[in-house]
Amino acid sequence: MTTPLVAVSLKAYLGAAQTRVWLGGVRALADAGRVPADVELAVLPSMPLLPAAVELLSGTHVAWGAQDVAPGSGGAQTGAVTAALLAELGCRFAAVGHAERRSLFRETDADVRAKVARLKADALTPIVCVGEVERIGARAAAVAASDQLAAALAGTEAGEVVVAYEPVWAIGAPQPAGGDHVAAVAHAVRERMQDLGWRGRVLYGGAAGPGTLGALGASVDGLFLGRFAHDLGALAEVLDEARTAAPRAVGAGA
Ligand SMILES: O=C[C@H](O)COP(=O)(O)O
Repeated sequence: MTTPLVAVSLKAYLGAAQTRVWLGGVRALADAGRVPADVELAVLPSMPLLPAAVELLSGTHVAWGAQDVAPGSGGAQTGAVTAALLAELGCRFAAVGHAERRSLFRETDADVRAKVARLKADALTPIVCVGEVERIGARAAAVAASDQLAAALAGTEAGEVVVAYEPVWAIGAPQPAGGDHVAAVAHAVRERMQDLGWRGRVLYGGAAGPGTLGALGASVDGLFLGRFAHDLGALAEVLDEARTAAPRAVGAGA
């Protein structure tokens, strides 16, 4: 049985003090038993707040990770944060290829591929973000997302990966993509992942929140949350839903 995964990226929404308050709230949820043992929660704060995650979440079963990683192994790369450093800080995950990195920072498939390789070399699990930019039909979206995934995984020995299917048009939108659309694309992405010899979970992201997993059912293994996880009550609701909505009997997850 695959363990559902709920990942949260704080992007650049919260300042340092706000992030500490939010992480403290996540700690309180964990201490109160509101992070179910059979659901994995991973939080991705801004890089400078990773030590706060170490401080506030150690001893819980909440994982933490980064929103990005350097494509190189270190040395003369001003401003870069390496996978090795993330590993030292206890990160289990790092997102790569997020739509905002691809559009705002001109990140290419080659960059994403290099980052996946670095993460695997340092035993972190990449959360590879894929998704079509414009509203198109499910068949075309499935091809676009699967091809992005194949480009990201090429050249790295197969292992565990998390694929976050995020239609770019749904990120920051009021509502998530429709269930049939997500199910079709998630199915295609999962097939491509498995065809390439990788194992892992497929998440949906893009205006996801309470109720989204109920609408998506078993087509995904969890959610990649943004804005709607700032409200810790909403996050707790999603975690509750993940216990019943997402587990799949097949598909090699964690
Ligand atoms: O990383 C998370 C996604 O981009 C979703 O963001 P959002 O839920 O704020 O639309």
